Amino acid sequence: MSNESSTSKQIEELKRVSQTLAFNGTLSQYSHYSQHNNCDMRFAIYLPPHATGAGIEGKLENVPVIYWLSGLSCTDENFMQKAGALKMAAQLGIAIVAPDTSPRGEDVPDDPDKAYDFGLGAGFYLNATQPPFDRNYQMYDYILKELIPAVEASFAVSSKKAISGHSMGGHGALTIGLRNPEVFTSISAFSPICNPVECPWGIKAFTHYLGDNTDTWTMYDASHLIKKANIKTPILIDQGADDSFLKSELKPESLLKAALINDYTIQLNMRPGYDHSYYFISSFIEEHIVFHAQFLQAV
Ligand SMILES: N[C@@H](CCC(=O)N[C@@H](CS)C(=O)NCC(=O)O)C(=O)O
Repeated sequence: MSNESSTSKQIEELKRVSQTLAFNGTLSQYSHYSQHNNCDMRFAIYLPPHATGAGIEGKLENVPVIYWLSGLSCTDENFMQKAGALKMAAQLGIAIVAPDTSPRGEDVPDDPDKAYDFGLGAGFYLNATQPPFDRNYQMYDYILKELIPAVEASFAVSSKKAISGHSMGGHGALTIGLRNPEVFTSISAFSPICNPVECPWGIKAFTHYLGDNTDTWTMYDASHLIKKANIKTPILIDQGADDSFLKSELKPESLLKAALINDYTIQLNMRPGYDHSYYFISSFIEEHIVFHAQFLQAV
């Protein structure tokens, strides 16, 4: 599989929207014009002390990055505010970048009923092919060809990176990670949508973004991609056993079954009593950061 992260379009200027100190590192929001999504996009970035000049001998140092993809109805803010990830990121010297979950703006088409599971806040990390969504909903290319190059060109971070996410963002992390094994050292997810071509959220989104030809859907379905993966990037998944979306939407058993066919070992932790919320994510996020650190910091 090819490295799809090369950028073909110019990196637009980043404008800082906010900045605050957390655990001696900086949490900031930036906006920039996205040529792929044809609108302004916002992302959040946490730079640990090592990357902000307070590190060893006060020098700027390159630090690896975890890209976090959020779920339905989220923005760039939910993860940074609720996951409790920043302390461990500061300790281990890892940056975290959280993009928005869709294009935004008055001209960006939305779900006609403004439902939370499609349109604004629900970009599904794919490249839409169907009008009117194809003009703006190019989240797959946005992440790989615009966000990552912009981050690497603008901040004191290294090119080592991992990808993680929640629910729709777990689907994004798995599909982008599996399709780009040369780009990401490791993949992790909380409560991911594992087989979107077989669940109501995925069928609704893929029909409108990708059209009726379901053959085109499988390149955005982790349970299909994992069967064909030649390089077996390490994968960690946490799933709440009391998650109300587990049976109808998430289907981790489909991913496990498909992985088995390809001899691909993934670590799936079923967590009794936990639901779909950020309380669940915050209970285990440090384990995910430590998991990624072992690959990001390997020499
Ligand atoms: N109850 C949610 C359903 C969507 C949902 O559960 N979203 C998850 C991701 S799939 C989330 O992270 N919501 C934002 C939050 O909890 O901060 C809503 O109607 O907005």
